Amino acid sequence: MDTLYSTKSEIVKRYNPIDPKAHKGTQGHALIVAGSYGKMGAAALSSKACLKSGCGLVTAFVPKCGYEILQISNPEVMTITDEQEKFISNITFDIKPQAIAIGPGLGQEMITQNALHQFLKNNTVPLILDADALNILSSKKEWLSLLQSKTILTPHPKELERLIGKWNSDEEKFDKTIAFSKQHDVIIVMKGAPTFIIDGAVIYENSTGNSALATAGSGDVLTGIITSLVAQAYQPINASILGVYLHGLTADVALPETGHHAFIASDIINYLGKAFLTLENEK
Ligand SMILES: NC(=O)C1=CN([C@@H]2O[C@H](COP(=O)(O)OP(=O)(O)OC[C@H]3O[C@@H](n4cnc5c(N)ncnc54)[C@H](O)[C@@H]3O)[C@@H](O)[C@H]2O)[C@@H](O)CC1
Ligand SMILES: Nc1ncnc2c1ncn2[C@@H]1O[C@H](COP(=O)(O)OP(=O)(O)O)[C@@H](O)[C@H]1O
Ligand SMILES: [Mg+2]
Repeated sequence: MDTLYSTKSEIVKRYNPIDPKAHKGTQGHALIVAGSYGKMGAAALSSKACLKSGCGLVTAFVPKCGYEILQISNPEVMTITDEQEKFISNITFDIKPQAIAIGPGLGQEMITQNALHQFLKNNTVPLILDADALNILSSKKEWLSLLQSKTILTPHPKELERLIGKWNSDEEKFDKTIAFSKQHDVIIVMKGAPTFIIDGAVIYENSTGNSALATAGSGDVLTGIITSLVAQAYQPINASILGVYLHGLTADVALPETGHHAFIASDIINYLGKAFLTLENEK
């Protein structure tokens, strides 16, 4: 098994500075389908991280109860609401996003499961699936055949286990994840310490991050970052590698100022600027 390590010089090669003539219409439009009653923070964090990673326009698709929460917490993010109050029941919209994320805080109501199924049957936009979207697919494995090539899946270890089954060793975990990635032609961001990005037989090991990231919402923020990069026309593999690197780098940069304990998911977003700057300074 060959593992490629994501050194800074490797990352800089994959990073594209923003064109001086860019405008919000050329920086991509991302759609974040997320949130349910009590988990609207996941939608707010994910969509804010998406915007703070360079995406020109971000729309959050949330249940009705999320409307004011999103509009007040993230005034730069546009909001579309589902017809249901507490959870998502029908993922339809009249915008044309270049990337769509589904899952943070979504919940697994039956009607939400059906909404995901209908969406997957019709979708052609590059997709990032996290959290409850992965949990739903774990219980409906036949829907995995609906995923487009190079869809990005971002499971934490428990979500990965639900998708691929239990493993008895690290080697078996990698073997099963590689087999899953090949079978469904998807990219797996295998979150952990460290995170590995798996694209068929190719494994990339991330080199940034620390245990300050062991905090609620940390993965929701990562989903927003990767979605932002896909919307900005990064190839899914480059968006995954670069997104995971920047996410980890925020915690490394913040550590001398926040320490491990006080660092929360909003701080990942707060330190994104400094993380991006370390790449910009190398270009
Ligand atoms: N503020 C919010 O609205 C938040 C919403 N969230 C959402 O809440 C829902 C539930 O997500 P959860 O991930 O909490 O629930 P899950 O049941 O999917 O995962 C929790 C389980 O996974 C295990 N686990 C997680 N990371 C692990 C690791 N690195 N190694 C080993 N075991 C690990 C935990 O010990 C626990 O047993 C998701 O939709 C998620 O997006 C969370 O992101 C937390 C913040
Ligand atoms: N000890 C650690 N070292 C490095 N990264 C970590 C550590 N703990 C958690 N992370 C990172 O934090 C994120 C957690 O994601 P996840 O469990 O989905 O969080 P949530 O669902 O609460 O948003 C992942 O990107 C993971 O790699
Ligand atoms: Mg998560």
